[in-house]
Amino acid sequence: MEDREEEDAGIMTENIKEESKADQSLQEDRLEAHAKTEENESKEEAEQVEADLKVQLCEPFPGLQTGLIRSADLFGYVGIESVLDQMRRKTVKAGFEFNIMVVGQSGLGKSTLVNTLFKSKVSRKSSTPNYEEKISKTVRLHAVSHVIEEKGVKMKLTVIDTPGFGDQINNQNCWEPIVKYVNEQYEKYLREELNVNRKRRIPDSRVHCCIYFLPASGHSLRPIDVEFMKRLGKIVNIVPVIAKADTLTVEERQEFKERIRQDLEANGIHVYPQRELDEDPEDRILNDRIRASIPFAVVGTDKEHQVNGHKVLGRKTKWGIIEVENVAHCEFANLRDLLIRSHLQDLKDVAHNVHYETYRVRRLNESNMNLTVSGSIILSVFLKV
Ligand SMILES: Nc1nc2c(ncn2[C@@H]2O[C@H](COP(=O)(O)OP(=O)(O)OP(=O)(O)O)[C@@H](O)[C@H]2O)c(=O)[nH]1
Repeated sequence: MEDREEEDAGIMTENIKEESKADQSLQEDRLEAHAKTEENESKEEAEQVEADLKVQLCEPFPGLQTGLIRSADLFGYVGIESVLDQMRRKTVKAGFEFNIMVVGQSGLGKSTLVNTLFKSKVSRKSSTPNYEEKISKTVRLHAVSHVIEEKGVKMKLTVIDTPGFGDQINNQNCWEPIVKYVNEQYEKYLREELNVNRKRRIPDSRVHCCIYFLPASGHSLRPIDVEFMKRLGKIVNIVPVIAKADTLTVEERQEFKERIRQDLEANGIHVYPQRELDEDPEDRILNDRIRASIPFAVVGTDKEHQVNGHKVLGRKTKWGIIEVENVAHCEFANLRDLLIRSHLQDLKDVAHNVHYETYRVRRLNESNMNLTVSGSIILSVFLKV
């Protein structure tokens, strides 16, 4: 009996051993399968990342999503990057145009600021013209061009002044001549583009940027500011600035800026750089920083003073010298960096690819419609005959 029990127990242990062996091999199979799946998944992931990268890198060439050959894969130096030198040489030879419009009430320091920006007398100095001119009843626009050269690079700068804007008791529709001017420049460009014998280089008088001067009132946006920027923001790049910021304390300035940003948001006003036009995350980070400090609180001057043995552009007050280019004193340098050093080409690109393009599409649609209408009139006359 005992022998029988021992025998049974032996069989059971063998069975258990067999079972656990089977379990173990099943487990091993499972682990192997799992490892294979993971390997496949990470391979797929890596392939996906590679593909994404290729798409990103090929983005300037829409439709081309594969076939990226990196310089490390080339058999030797080809010289593709020298195209940058070629572009540079061409730009230097041809020069470029930049058209800037200044809008704001009389005496806000528009001419002084533009002269400070380009370190030369590019905008007319208000020299208290004759009485008639000073109290002009309408907004009259006039453009003055200069060629500025720096290190061999020539820029044809046109400053468009808008005397009379906001100077009347009744400022109703005072933005209309400005809207008309902006559209006229688009129309001129469009006509040149549509010419059969068009010029090799179409003269560009389109407004690339409009600096809008807000008086340093310390309150919030006035109805005229809202109405102007709402309308113009749709057809041109607007950069608002707080004029004569030296007349505000640091706290007043900060609060005023904050209130203006809220007003811009509340009224759906799109100023430059427009959030919806950021091209990539890097662009977004840079532009977010700019948007967070808009409108720039600026100070302009045409005078130089000695500070610690150095000549600096500044405004002398009873309490000391306000250094225009010192970021601790005002945001003139931020404005200059945006307009000239970091975003000049982008301002031109947005003016061309977004604002002018919108105008062009609208005008071509209108003329297509007119053609269809006149075509159907001619056809109906023809059919009657
Ligand atoms: N406190 C202060 N005064 C300034 C500033 N910028 C210019 N001014 C002075 O303000 C006055 C008017 O400056 P302008 O540059 O002629 O102003 P504007 O807006 O072009 O004026 P209009 O030609 O009448 O349209 C001048 O006496 C300048 O010296 C500034 O940032 N702060």
